[in-house]
Amino acid sequence: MDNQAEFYQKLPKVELHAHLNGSVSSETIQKLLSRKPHLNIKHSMTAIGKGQRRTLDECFEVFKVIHKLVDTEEDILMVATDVIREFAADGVKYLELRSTPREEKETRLTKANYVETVIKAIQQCKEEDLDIDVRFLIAIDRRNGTDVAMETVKLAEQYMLSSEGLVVGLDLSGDPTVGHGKDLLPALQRAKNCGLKLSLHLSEVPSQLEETDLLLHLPPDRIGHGTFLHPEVGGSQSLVDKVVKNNIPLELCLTSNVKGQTVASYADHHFKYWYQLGHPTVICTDDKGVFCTDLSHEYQVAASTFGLSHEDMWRISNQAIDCIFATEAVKQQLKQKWNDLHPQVLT
Ligand SMILES: CC(C)=CCNc1ncnc2c1ncn2[C@@H]1O[C@H](COP(=O)(O)O)[C@@H](O)[C@H]1O
Repeated sequence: MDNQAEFYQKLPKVELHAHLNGSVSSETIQKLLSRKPHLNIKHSMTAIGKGQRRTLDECFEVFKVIHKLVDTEEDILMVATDVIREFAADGVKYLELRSTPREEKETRLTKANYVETVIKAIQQCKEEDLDIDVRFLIAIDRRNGTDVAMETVKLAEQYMLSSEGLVVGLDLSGDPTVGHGKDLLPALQRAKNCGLKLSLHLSEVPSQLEETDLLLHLPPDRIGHGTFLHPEVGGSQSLVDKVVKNNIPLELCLTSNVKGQTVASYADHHFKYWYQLGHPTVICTDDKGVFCTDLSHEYQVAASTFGLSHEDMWRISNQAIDCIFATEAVKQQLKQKWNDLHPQVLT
């Protein structure tokens, strides 16, 4: 590991935008492949390697392949514990994992089992004494429409009340070119009213001004991507003003956006726009397995692309604590941890 890589690995970090099944490492995929040789899935179908790019459609196909490999409680437990351990090894001190509850008739997996298994993985990792605090956001896949969205909110509400603070919020994700946010508004409103925090993928693709405007009225607690919000890329000043006025943090995933070709290059990434505005942004991985990255690498790429110093990156990782969905007490504990680590990381 060179000096830069070592610094970013040691830097304490907060990961707020990580889709569970997109975060499965190559090692874990190998274990899944050997569990299910009959599926005839090639390792290369589960990730987008270095220097490779794909259309958005092709990226979403990769998730379908991974879902075939992860279809039992046993798989979910292994995947979730591996992902949490890997984030911990990468220097992530606080992680919000998100995942879409799935029902699999063949293996008799129910959505409730799915959620409970992710919760079990988080609890098991707690007993391992890893230096990471993990929370869970339950995801709505926009492809599945109004009724499933409402059902997912009810599930999230139930587990928010029974998981001792592990389920903290709701994510809206899935192929951004499918469905319309207006159909999901009642479910999202209900989630907000019952105390679930909302992280919504907004303006991940161009020409979603109307949907974004509508969903910004909720308002969400955080925005995933927000690639096409600002006027220079076809968004609008009024959208930017709403995001700024409500102080809604953006979760930014550089490699994901470059590999999925919604931004042309790292240098063109909208991190620059929002950072220069002084608006809260959080660097995240999105799908560390699919995009073959980790959070240390994303920090390093942001720093080298935009000429930011170690002190700047420390500030960015520290400010991410303000954007977490867990309680004020957890924020205070993390701030203390950053203070304690400061002398040994920024020497
Ligand atoms: C295509 C591309 C560049 C992807 C990155 N941006 C994304 N945008 C929207 N939804 C996503 C993205 N990455 C993962 N997801 C969602 O997360 C799911 C995988 O994780 P999980 O099964 O929810 O545990 C996908 O099926 C999809 O619903």
